[in-house]
Amino acid sequence: MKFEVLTIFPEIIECYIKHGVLGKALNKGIVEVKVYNLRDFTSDKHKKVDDYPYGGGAGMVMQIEPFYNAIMHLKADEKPRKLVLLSPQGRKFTQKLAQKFMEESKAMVLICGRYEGIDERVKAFVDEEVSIGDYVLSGGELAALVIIDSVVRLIPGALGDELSAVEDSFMKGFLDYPHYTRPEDFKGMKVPEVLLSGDHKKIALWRKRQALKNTLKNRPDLLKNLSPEDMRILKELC
Ligand SMILES: N#Cc1c(-c2ccc3ccn(Cc4ccccn4)c3c2)n[nH]c1N
Repeated sequence: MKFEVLTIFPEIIECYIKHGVLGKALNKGIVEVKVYNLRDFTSDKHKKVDDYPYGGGAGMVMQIEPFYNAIMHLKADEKPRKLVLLSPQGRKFTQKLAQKFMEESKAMVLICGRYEGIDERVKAFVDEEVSIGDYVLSGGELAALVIIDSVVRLIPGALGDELSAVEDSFMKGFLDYPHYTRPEDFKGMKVPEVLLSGDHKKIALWRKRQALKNTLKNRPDLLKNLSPEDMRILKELC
C-alpha cells in the first residue's frame, strides 16, 4: 500500500515513519510512504502557501494553488488513489473506516493543512474529508500519521500474529483487556493470580470480563451487538 502525504512540514511525517511497526512495514516493502512539501508546488519566490481570509476573521488560510498543483502532479501517473483531506469538519475516523481504507485503497493521498484551515475549493479534488476526533489540532499531520499507522496495522503481514488480536477485539465492540508483565510484584502491586494460574479458560474469561468492565466504564457507546455470552457477562457486572 502506498501513502502520499502533502504537507508544509514533511519532517513531521518522515521522522515518525522510521520507527516501530511502520518502520518494519516499510523495510518489508509492505508499505511505501512518499512525502511532498507543498511549498515545492508554489509559483512565487517566497514559496507562499497562505493568505488572509476573504470576509475577514482571525488567522490565515492556506491557498488552493499548491494543493491543486501537487494533486495534479500525483494524478499525472493516472494510477487510482483515494484522496483524503484531514479536517476538524471531516467524518469521524474509526477502526471500521481504517479497515475500509485498507480493503479498498491501494494508494492514499493524505492532504494536510495548517493555519486556520485550507481554501474550501480544495475539497472539489478530494474523495473524503476525515477527522480523527472532537478536539482541535494545529494541522493535519498528526491525523495523517494516525490514519497511516492504523491502516498499516491492518495489512496482512505488517504485524506479528500476536498483535493482530488487539484490533480484532476492538472491532468486536469493546476495549482491550489489561496487560501485565514481569515483575510479578512491583512495590506490593501484584499481578492478578489468575494470570499466573496457567488455566487458559479461566484467563480468557477473566480477560473478557475485564475488557467488558473497562468498556462499560470508559466507552459504553461501544457496547452494541454483543454476543449472548458477552451480554451475560456484562449483566453480571452491572
Ligand atoms: N483530522 C483532523 C483534525 C484537525 C485538523 C486537521 C487539519 C487542519 C488544518 C489546519 N488545522 C488547524 C485548525 C484550527 C482551527 C480550526 C481549523 N483548523 C487543522 C486541524 N483538528 N482536529 C482534528 N481531529
